[in-house]
Amino acid sequence: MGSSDLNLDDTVEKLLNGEGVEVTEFDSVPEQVKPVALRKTVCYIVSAIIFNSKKEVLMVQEAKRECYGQWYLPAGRMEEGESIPEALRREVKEEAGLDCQPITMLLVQEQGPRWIRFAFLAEATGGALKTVADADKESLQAQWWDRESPLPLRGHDILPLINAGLKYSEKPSFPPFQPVDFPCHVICQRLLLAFVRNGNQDDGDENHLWLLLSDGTVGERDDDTQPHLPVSVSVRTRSVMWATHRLLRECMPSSYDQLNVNVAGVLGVQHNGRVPGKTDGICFNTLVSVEHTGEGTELDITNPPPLEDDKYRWEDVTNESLKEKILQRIKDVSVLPVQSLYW
Ligand SMILES: C[C@@](O)(CCOP(=O)(O)OP(=O)(O)O)CC(=O)O
Ligand SMILES: [Mg+2]
Repeated sequence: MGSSDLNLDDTVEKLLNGEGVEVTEFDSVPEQVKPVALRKTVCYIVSAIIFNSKKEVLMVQEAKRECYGQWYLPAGRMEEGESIPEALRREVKEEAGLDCQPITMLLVQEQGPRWIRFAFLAEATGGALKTVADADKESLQAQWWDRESPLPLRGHDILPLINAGLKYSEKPSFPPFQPVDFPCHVICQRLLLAFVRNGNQDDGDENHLWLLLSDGTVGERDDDTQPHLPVSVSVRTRSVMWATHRLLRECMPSSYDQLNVNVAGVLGVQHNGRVPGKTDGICFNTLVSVEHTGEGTELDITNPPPLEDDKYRWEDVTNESLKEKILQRIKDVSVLPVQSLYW
């Protein structure tokens, strides 16, 4: 991007650093989208992966009737008005008795429209491990688990979370980041969507990278609309990441079927939650790359696919430092993974 788009360079830098940028325009909005409402139309779960110095993991014994006596990670449903980190600290305190500090978001999982779960790697910072004498409706007790001794688990779905925490602790696969406090009324994706032409190193050709930009909002386009990274609104009957595919089908319908679309993962999560029913939404800043499959197309596969909506354009990234940072993130897939569990 040229110097005239300094604010775009700045936006991309912020997203690469896990920071947030206010969502002011939506580019792909399916009909009938209403603000999401926590515990009414969306359910957010937080779960904490906390290790002690012996790499034992913090577990809590459930007091709920349906899983009484079984063990699970400290986890629970977010409550109205909470930020995501506040919910994490509350659940760990209620269920395990410990104070904690999130180290980084580790994984986002969704189970259809039922829930979106934010798993955090966190560290204990104080408090006292809950004992059976402290048992209440939140949990019976908390213990450190060596991850090998037999333990009746509430669900084996936590084992991949524990493994993700161990792997990240040993070798971080993406820069640590926390959710950032920006209000949003829907669940959406802001797309850092790139097309890459790898230069022939032998010929000294440089790599080329284009980013998809939008110059206008849905409906009326007013003159002061700033070029921006496109934002696509998710619907809960589809996976969150489906919003990428819907926007691509809208802006390049003729090429879509001849593209490999790689939704790499999340660079940052924006959520506020302060005003129930109005700011319960989430913006997932998402890194996506597209390439031609090369099959059945007369398209020039060395250039970005043609756009069929003049609201969008491909912007050649000329800021070398920015280009290299984006290329490295795509190459290393150093992003927060998003998993859609069985639907
Ligand atoms: C998706 C889950 O991990 C939910 C964990 O949250 P809790 O059922 O423990 O909720 P609280 O009562 O608020 O603590 C397991 C599941 O429901 O499949
Ligand atoms: Mg719980």
